[in-house]
Parts: sequence; structure tokens; C-alpha cells
Amino acid sequence: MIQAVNLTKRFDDIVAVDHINATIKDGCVFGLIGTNGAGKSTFLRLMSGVLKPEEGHVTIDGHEVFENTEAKRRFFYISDEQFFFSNATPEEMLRYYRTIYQRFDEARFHKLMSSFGLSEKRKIHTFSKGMKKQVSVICGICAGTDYLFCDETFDGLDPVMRQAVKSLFAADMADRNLTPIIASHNLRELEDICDHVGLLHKGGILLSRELDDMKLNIHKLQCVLQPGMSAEDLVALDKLNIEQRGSLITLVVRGTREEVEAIMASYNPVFFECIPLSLEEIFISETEVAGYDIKKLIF
Ligand SMILES: Nc1ncnc2c1ncn2[C@@H]1O[C@H](COP(=O)(O)OP(=O)(O)OP(=O)(O)O)[C@@H](O)[C@H]1O
Repeated sequence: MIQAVNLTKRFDDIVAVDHINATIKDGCVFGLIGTNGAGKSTFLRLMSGVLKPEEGHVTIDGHEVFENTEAKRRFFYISDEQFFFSNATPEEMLRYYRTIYQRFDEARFHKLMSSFGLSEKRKIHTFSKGMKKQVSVICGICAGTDYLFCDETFDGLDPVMRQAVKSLFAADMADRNLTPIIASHNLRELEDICDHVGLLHKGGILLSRELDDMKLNIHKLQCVLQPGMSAEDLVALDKLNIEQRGSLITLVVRGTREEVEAIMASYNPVFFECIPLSLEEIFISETEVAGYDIKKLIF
């Protein structure tokens, strides 16, 4: 289990990560989502011990990560700006990682490089962006670590490759309880694979919950009210957002489906329907409440 306690990182006057507490359970897929500049990459760099926190700490099974080689062998970090030695070939990176990760699966590395159609002897700097990402993912998967930190790893991979990488993650989760921690802006994709989602905004965690629970507690409500009534009259609903087109009102409300439907029925509307929200809609609603409003950005 990975635990971040009171984790804080400042860059001069910017608080990139602001007293974050998070628990990442083994065997789940932890999705890290957030607005641009929210602190996702900084959080991952703190988790992997690349950066030193000003306050707080990160532990893996109780062991501090920062400057702890043993703890660092438990994870592989695929950073957004991937790291390869200058002029290195995949073969040379394999030799390097083999010395660090005792469980590095060399045979699997050769097999995956060949099935992904990547040459082990070509200089990595001559590869395309997506091909470099593929090499990083293959190194990460073959390292045999308990945790895999992925910073925007799927972005830049073509749809077939993304599917292949997801399948590799799923196989390793089933075979050896791999725990991927994935920061991404592709919410549609995360929605398919994540068990738990942490939503960051301005360095702090707005929400951290099992994805299913998250979806159970927020709903979209479409309704037509009795003549003379407006959305403001629905005082018993915990409203996050209201939109009106003609007589059709669309609301985003907190609460379980049963709660929302019971409250709505008590207002005797002409029509209403309760619809689950996608992760993208939850993201937009929650960040809007925190002041990140699309209308303010555009108009
Ligand atoms: N090395 C650095 N020096 C100074 N400021 C930094 C540094 N790294 C990050 N920051 C600042 O910290 C904040 C968080 O940045 P970070 O890269 O962690 O965000 P992010 O959530 O990954 O963003 P994005 O989704 O845009 O990639 C930003 O305000 C950024 O400018």
C-alpha cells in the first residue's frame, strides 16, 4: 500500500502539491485526474522520490520512499517526458534496468519488442514519440515491480497500442497483483479501467473515491416542472449545476439515485429522468464548484 501523508511541494511561491493525503491500495487501478497545472506530475514525482517534499512524506508498506533504494525498486515510473540515456538503444536500456530491477523479465522484453515491431538495436532518439512511449511501457511492464506510475502514458499511443497496453496491465494485475497509478486527461479511457479516482485541483485533492461510489453519489436530472415553478424552487436538492432550455431543466445534483428520485417526485413534476454521469461530467461539475468554470474560460 502506498500512502501520502500531508504531502506538500512548493516551487517558489507556487504550491504545486498542497497537503495531500492519499492511500493507494494494492491491486487496484488508481486514476489521477485534474485540471492543467493541478499538480498531477508533481505528485507522481514526489511519490517516486524524484522530488523531496517540503512537508509530509510518502511510504510504501510503511517505508519512506525518498532516498530509499529498496523502496524505489518496488515501482517503475514512466514519466511524461520519458527518460532514456542519450544515444541509447532499447538493448542498452534493458541492460541498465536489469541491474536495478532484479525481477526484470528479459525474455518478455524481447518478445514484446518483437511483437510491437520495435528494433532493439536502433537508437531510441530516432524513434517517433509513440514508439518511445511503447519502449517505456515495455520496460515498465517487464521490470516486474509491484507498482507502475504512468504520467500521461496512453496519450500519444495509437488506439490499437492503447488497447494492447491496457491488456498488458490487466494481465499483470491478474497474474502478479500489479497496481498501476495512471495520471491522464483521457477520462473516457480511465473510466473503463480505474477502480479509484483522485481528482486534483490547484494542488489539493477535491475528491478521492472508488469510481463506483463516485458515480452513485452524483446524478444528472432532466425535468419539466409544473407551470410557475423554477429550478430555484427545488430547495431540497443539493444542486451543483442548473441549465435550462425552454421548459426542459437539466440539473447536476448530489445524492443517490433513490434519494434524488424521491425528492424530485415530491415536487410533482410533469416529467423527470435521473441519468448517471460520466467521469468527464463529474470532473466538469466538481471543478466548476471549485471555481474552474468553463463559462469563465470561454466568455
Ligand atoms: N520544476 C518546476 N519549477 C517551477 N514550477 C513548477 C515545476 N514543476 C511544476 N511546477 C508548477 O507546479 C504546478 C503543478 O505542475 P504539474 O506539472 O504538477 O501539473 P499537472 O497537473 O501535471 O499539469 P498538466 O495537466 O498541465 O500536465 C504548476 O503551476 C507548474 O507551473
